[in-house]
Amino acid sequence: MISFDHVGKHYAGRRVLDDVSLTIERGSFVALVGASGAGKTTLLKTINRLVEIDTGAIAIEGRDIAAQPVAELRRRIGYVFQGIGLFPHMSVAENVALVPRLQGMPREERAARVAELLDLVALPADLAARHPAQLSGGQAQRVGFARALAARPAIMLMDEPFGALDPVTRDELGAAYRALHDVMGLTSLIVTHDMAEALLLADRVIVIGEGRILADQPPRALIHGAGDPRIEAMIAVARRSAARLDALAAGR
Ligand SMILES: Nc1ncnc2c1ncn2[C@@H]1O[C@H](COP(=O)(O)OP(=O)(O)OP(=O)(O)O)[C@@H](O)[C@H]1O
Repeated sequence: MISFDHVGKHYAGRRVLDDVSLTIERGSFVALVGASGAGKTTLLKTINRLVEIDTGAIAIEGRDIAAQPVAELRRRIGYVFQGIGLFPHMSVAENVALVPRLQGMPREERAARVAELLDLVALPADLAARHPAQLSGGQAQRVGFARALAARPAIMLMDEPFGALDPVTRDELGAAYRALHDVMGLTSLIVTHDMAEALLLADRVIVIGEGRILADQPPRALIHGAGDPRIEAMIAVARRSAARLDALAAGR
């Protein structure tokens, strides 16, 4: 579905993506993890050309994205990020229906689509008339997902989409999105700082460090650390927390 061929990106002479090559199969759920500043967000944004690459090439379904009009490219790619950026002067329904409206979908069909999407992300229908300021963080993030899904994208790019949420909402929304991914046959990429979230949500975890791929494995393989002390350290933190909680529950 997506392929990176020797992709490089510099900012002011600093190499942020360094010769990245990878292939992402249709229907897969890929997590990008790594330390702050590793290049995760940059890598994600090269796919919808919010960041333009300096060297190499990226193709979607075999077509070089550099040769496609940006608007056409982005129509097939949903984008969700932390603090989603809903339009404050528009209602929830207007936010969700924005892309379908721009695409010329008739009013009644739009209303039905909004209802369907709110249902899909488990939001009550009466929320449709509210404005973003009248929503909780978790509700706003669900609206962000609904808006990104409105154009029926094939690919979803998500940058710390659950970052600002409380742990219970984060867990619920993560599981809800994973189910949507499976039902809708999406190809999903998520950037997260949280190794446990990556291991539990994704089919494949790519660890980025200094603009390079340090490891690229399914969770069951990566949990053993991939022979890299930096990755072992990230996984050890998640495992220690789980072990301490188990010990506490067992009264040890
Ligand atoms: N527009 C820009 N101009 C200059 N440097 C940039 C720009 N965007 C990102 N960078 C730099 O590129 C590097 C990678 O940034 P990026 O946001 O991709 O990292 P990240 O892994 O997503 O980090 P975080 O987890 O903190 O969000 C950082 O050193 C950052 O400062």
